[in-house]
Amino acid sequence: VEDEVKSTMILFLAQLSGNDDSQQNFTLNWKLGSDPCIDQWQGVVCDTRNSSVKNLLLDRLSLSGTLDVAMLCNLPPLAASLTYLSLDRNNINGGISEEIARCKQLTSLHLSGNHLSGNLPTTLSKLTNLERLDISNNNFWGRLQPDLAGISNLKMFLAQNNHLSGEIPPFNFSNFDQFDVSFNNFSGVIPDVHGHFAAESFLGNPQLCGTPLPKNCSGSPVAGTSENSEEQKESSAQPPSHSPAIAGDSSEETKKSSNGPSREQILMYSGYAAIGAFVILVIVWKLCTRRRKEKRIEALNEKAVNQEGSTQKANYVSSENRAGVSRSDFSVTSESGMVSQSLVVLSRNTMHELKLEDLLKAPAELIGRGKNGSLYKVVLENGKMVVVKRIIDRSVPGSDFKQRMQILSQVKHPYVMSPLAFYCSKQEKLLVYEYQQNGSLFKLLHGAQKSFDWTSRLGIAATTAEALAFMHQELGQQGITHGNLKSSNILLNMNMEPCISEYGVMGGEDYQQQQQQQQHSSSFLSSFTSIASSDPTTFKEDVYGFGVILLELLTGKLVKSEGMELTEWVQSVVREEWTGEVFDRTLISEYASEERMVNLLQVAIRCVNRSPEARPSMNQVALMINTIKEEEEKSLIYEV
Ligand SMILES: Nc1ncnc2c1ncn2[C@@H]1O[C@H](COP(=O)(O)OP(=O)(O)OP(=O)(O)O)[C@@H](O)[C@H]1O
Repeated sequence: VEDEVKSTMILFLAQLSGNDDSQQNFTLNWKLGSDPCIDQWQGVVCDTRNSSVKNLLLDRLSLSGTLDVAMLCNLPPLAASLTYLSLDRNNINGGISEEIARCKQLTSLHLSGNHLSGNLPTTLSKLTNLERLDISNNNFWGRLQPDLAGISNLKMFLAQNNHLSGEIPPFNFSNFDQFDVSFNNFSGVIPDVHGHFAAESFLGNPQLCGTPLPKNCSGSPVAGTSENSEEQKESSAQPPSHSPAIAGDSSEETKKSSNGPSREQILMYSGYAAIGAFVILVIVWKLCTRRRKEKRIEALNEKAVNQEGSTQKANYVSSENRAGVSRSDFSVTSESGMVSQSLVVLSRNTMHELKLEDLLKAPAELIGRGKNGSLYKVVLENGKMVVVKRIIDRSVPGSDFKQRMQILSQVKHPYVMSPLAFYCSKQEKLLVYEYQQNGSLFKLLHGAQKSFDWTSRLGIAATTAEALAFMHQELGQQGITHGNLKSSNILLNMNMEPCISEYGVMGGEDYQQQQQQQQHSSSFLSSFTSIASSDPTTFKEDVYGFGVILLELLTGKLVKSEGMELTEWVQSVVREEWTGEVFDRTLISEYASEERMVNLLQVAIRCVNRSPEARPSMNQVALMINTIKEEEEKSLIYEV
């Protein structure tokens, strides 16, 4: 990569990080003496020949300087190669300058969750390759240029939570898979969304009307439509009312259109506040009653244990076999009749009134014995099949385990399996999950059946990465990692889509580190959350686990075979420059794109870097894999 590209990138990062001294910019490994591609600068993805920079992925790095896209886009070699710029979730200031149009190859621009402001540049519509634009959760104001709708490749536009105004351009919504302009100041009639998007995408714009919002546009003219669009043009080129730039403006018209909330807004917000207060009251009431109930049970248990002298252990393996039906052999400490109350059902929809006795009575079949416990397939009385995981791992204490399960039951992702119920006593932890009849990714890769093509492998990698990135993002504060990520914990649902199982069940190394650090800290909760959120290596154990899964997908080989670790084998083959030898023969024989396989291999190798700090975040991994997948999809379209 040319020196001028390197120095421009270093200056760009220095500006972004708010550090004037480019020599000390931030902690990334960007140095003039090294090469962004060959030396794998963090957050940089290059083309397969390692000669030009394609993606800059600098999400969630607490960058608090200024965005200067002109710096990147005014440099011809960078402008000609850059396709993906992602700066989500930092604290970056400034705006998007007109020069963005020179970065002609940009397909994705992600700027969500910063403090960016100003009008969007009028030249944005010149980015004809743009497919994904995310400017949500910033302070942008002004109108959207109607010719934005002319970007024919655009399939995602996210602009929620800004101060944008004027009419929504007539986008071709049939092309879109994501669209959200909620909570802005848009006005007028919503263009035809062809049934692709619901009201949520448009909420919080009091002057907007028409389908899919419940407010129709007939009757009194909607303020801000064509009649006063000129006024609006004037006002929308200005910052929103709370900005100091407009605070001193004496124009009545401007005040009318942008100062203070309207009556409808006040009504809407008070409605939200009332609903919010009600929900909080219900939650507090539920928590109080639950706590009281738990205390009662604990007291009863203690009493019973004291009366009996000791807790009676009931092991159902040795108990009688009723009419030849095998009984569940997970052992449970009988707590004097208190067992049924101790099974915490997390998914009321699926499990209704499941009791521990029901599980124990039901026929069960041992389907696996891993290093952390055994797994049973159980058929409930109503015919529903579940699996019960009996955990022997003692690293997570009971109280912490219960807290984790409650937190995890709140975080929902379609490709992460939530436990349906759990049981936790001093001696025992049980988890109930839905049974997935299509087995695991491990079985698919290493089992007898060997028809698993490249597109499906890439799809599984992309979906799993996105799901994991979502979990890491949602559980960032609590620092709950998966802790045991491997291909046997990636299950396949009815549609052969991957579902991550056993998230957060085992402590993992990250958890143990946190525990050790907590012992040196005074306040349990404060240390728990601050360690998780400030430690850049939290979650990097999962990234490693995911990297190994990628290697399994690419090579079709076991994680360990003939005494050799897969990661070491791959690295040694790549070092010898025999990269082609790494890939699964079946992929080669189906003529899968070697370029994209090499790209995925590069991602995998970065994930399994020995140093946790050097591994990318799951968010970055998901972005990189999505780019590869998008390229694969494009090539398939061309083939057709
Ligand atoms: N919900 C499920 N539905 C169907 N099969 C499952 C389910 N959960 C796990 N399995 C499969 O059952 C087998 C045993 O799983 P188990 O979790 O006991 O072992 P493991 O994942 O190999 O090891 P570990 O104890 O470290 O998790 C694995 O092949 C796994 O893919």
